[in-house]
Amino acid sequence: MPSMAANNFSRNTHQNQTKGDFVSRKQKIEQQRKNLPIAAVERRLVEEVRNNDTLIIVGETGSGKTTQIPQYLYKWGFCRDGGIIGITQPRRVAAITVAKRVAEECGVPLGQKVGYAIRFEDVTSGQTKIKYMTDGLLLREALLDPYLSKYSVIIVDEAHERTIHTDVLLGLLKNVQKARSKSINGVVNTDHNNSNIGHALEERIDNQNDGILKSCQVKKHNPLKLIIMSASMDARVFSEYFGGAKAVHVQGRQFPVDIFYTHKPETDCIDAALITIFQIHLEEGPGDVLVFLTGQEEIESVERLIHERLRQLPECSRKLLTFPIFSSLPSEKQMRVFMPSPAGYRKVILATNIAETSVTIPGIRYVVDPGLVKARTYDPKMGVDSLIIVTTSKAQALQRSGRAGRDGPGKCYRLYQESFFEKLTDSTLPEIKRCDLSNVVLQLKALGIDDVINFDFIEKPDRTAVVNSLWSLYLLGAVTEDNKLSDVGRQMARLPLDPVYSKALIIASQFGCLKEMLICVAMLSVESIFYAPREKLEESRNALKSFASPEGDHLTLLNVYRAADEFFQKNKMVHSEEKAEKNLRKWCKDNYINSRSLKHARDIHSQIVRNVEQMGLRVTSCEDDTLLLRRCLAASFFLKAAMKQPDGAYRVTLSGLIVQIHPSSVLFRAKPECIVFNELVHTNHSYVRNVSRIDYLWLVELAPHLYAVQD
Ligand SMILES: Nc1ncnc2c1ncn2[C@@H]1O[C@H](COP(=O)(O)OP(=O)(O)OP(=O)(O)O)[C@@H](O)[C@H]1O
Repeated sequence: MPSMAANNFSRNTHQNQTKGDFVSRKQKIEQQRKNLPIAAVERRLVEEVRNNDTLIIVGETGSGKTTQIPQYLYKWGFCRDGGIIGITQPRRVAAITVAKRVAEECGVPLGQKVGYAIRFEDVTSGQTKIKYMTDGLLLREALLDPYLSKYSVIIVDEAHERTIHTDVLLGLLKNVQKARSKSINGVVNTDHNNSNIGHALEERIDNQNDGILKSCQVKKHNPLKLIIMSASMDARVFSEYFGGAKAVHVQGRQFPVDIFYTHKPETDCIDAALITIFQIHLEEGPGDVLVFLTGQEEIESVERLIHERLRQLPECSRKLLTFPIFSSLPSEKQMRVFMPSPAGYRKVILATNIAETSVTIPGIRYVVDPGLVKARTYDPKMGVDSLIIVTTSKAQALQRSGRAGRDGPGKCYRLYQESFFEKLTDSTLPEIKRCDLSNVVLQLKALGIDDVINFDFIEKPDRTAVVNSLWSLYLLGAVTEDNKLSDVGRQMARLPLDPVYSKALIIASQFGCLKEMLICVAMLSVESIFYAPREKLEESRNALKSFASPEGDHLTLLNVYRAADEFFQKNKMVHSEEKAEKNLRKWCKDNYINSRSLKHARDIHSQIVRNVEQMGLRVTSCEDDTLLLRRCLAASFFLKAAMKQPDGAYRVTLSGLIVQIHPSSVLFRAKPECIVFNELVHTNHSYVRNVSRIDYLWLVELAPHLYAVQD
C-alpha cells in the first residue's frame, strides 16, 4: 500500500470541555466552516435559490451541503416571513447527528432554532427554523397540512438514495409547489398540467372539517422553494422531472481522498477486509478506519476475528478499538462511534450502510469498502420480502469513500478491481421498484390522489405491485370496490403505522382488546426487541424463556412489555424517573432485551394511544383472555396466515408459498396447525417471523370474504 501523506490535523474532543475548550472549539468550528468548499459560493447559491423555485445542487461529499446551505438560507432571510427550512434525510441517524452538529455550529441548544423530527420523536419547538427530518416524516406531515404551509424552503437531501419516501415526496412537492404558487387567498387554481394534487387539495379543503385544513383556505401561500441535493446523483434526471430546473455543481472538496483498488478479485471479502484493516493499523499513520459490512452477523464475526488477531500481536500494536454500528444496535452503542478514541488508540468502526450517506464520523481517515450491501427486495406476487447481498452502485461507492476526507486527507480501499468498479450500475435501483407499496398507496389516497397508477412519479413503480397493494387494501377494507378510500381507510391513514397494524387497532377496539393490541403493534413496529449477541446465544435464549408464551410471539412480546412496564412503575415509586429509566436499561441488559428498541416501543405506544384516543376508539382490555386476543390477531392478520404441511413446513394460504417458522420464534419447535404471522423474509430459506397459533375456523368466521370451510 502507498504510504500515508503527512498528517497535521488535530482531533475533535467533545468531552469534559472547560470554558477555554469551548471558546477554542467555537473558533475551530468557525474556521472549519469558512474552509468548506461551499463557503466560497455562499452568495451565488443564495442568489440561485432566490431566482429559481426549484434548484438541483450537486456537490462533492463533505463539501458542506447538508450542514451549511440551511444556515445560509436562514442568514439570508428565507425564514423572514415566518416560514421554516425543512431538510429531509433518508436515515434517522443522519437526521439526528446532522441536526446536533448544526445546532452546535449555531451555538444553540438542540430543539430550539435547530431541531430534528423522526417518526415518534420530535426535537423541535415553536422557535425551530432549521428542521432536519426523515423523508417519511415529511410525507406524513403532508397528510395534515397538504400545502406544507409552514415551510418556506424544503431541501430533499441525498436524493440519489431514491428511497420510496423520497420518490413519493418528489411527486408531492412538485405539485404542492405548483398549487402554492397558484393559490391566491385560498383559491386553488386547478389548471395544472399533469397534476391531480391541485384538485385533490381543493377537494380535501371542501370535504374536511379539519381545523388545520380550514386555515389553509384563508392563508395566502408563499411560493415553496425546493432544493434537491446529493453528491452522487444524475442531475439531468431530476432537472427533467422538474421541468428543466436549474442544476448547479459545487466544485471542490475540502480534503482529497485517494482511492485504491485490489490487483485481483477477492474471493473472501471478510478475509480481505481483515487484512486491509491490519495493514492500515500496522503500516499507516494515525486516523480511524470505517469498514462497510453487510449486516450484524458479519459485523460481529469481523469484530471477533479482529480481537483474535490482535491477541497475536505484540502488546504495543494492540491499541485498536472496535465499534459496531447497525440499525438494531441500541442507540447508546450507536452513538459511541461518534466519540473520539482515547489517545494513542485507533478506532475501527464496523458499519452497515447506515453510515454510508450524510454522516460525519470525526477522525475517519480510512474507509474499507468490500463493495457489497444487504438490500431489501420484494416480490409483489408472493408478498415476500427478501434480504439479499448485492454489489453496491457507483453512487454508493462514492458515498462510502466520502466518509473519509472530512477532517483531513483520506484513503479509501475498495476491495475489488478498478475494472469491476467500471461495471457497477451508476445508481441503486429505486426502492419504489423493490418494496411493498400498500402504505404509500394508502397515503396517496388519503392525500386525495385516487389514480395512483398514473401519479407523476419520477420513475413509475411496477404496475403489479400497485395493483396488489390496492387489492390488499381492499381486503383490509381500506378502499371500496370502486377504488375509493373508505371511512376505515381514512381512519387507517391517520395512524403512523403499516396499514395492517392500523387495521388491527381498529378491529381490536371492536373486540375489546385494544389495550393489548396497542402493545403488540408498538412492539411489532420496532426492530428486534431481543438482543442476541453471537457469543451469548445460549444465555439470551434462556432469558427469552421467562417471557415465552406457548400461544406465540405476539403474546410473548406482550409479556415482555408488561414485565418491563411493571418493573419501571415499581422503580418509579421509590426512585426518580431518571433513575427508574436507568434501572430499566439495566433490567433490559440482564434480560437480553434491546433497551433502545424497548424505549422506542414505549414511545410508539404512547403516541398511538394518543392517536386512537383522538380517533375516539375505546381502549378496553381483555385482561388475561388470550383466546380473545388470538381471535383478534386472526381477524387482523388474516392476509398472512399459513397451514402446516405433512413435512412440518407451512403453506401460506394466499400465495401458496412454502415457508418455515423462523428459529427466533417461540413456536419454532411447537409447530401448530395454523398460524398468522407478520413478517415473511427470505434469506437462505423463506421464513415467517412474529407468529401466533390460531384456529383455521376463526379465519372462516372472521374473514369470510377470503376463507371457506375446507373439505
Ligand atoms: N458531526 C460533525 N463533527 C465534525 N465535523 C463535522 C460534523 N458534521 C459535519 N462536519 C464537517 O462539515 C463538513 C461538511 O459536512 P456536510 O454534511 O455538510 O457535507 P455534505 O456536502 O452534505 O456531505 P455529504 O454529501 O457526504 O452528505 C464535513 O466534511 C466535516 O468536516
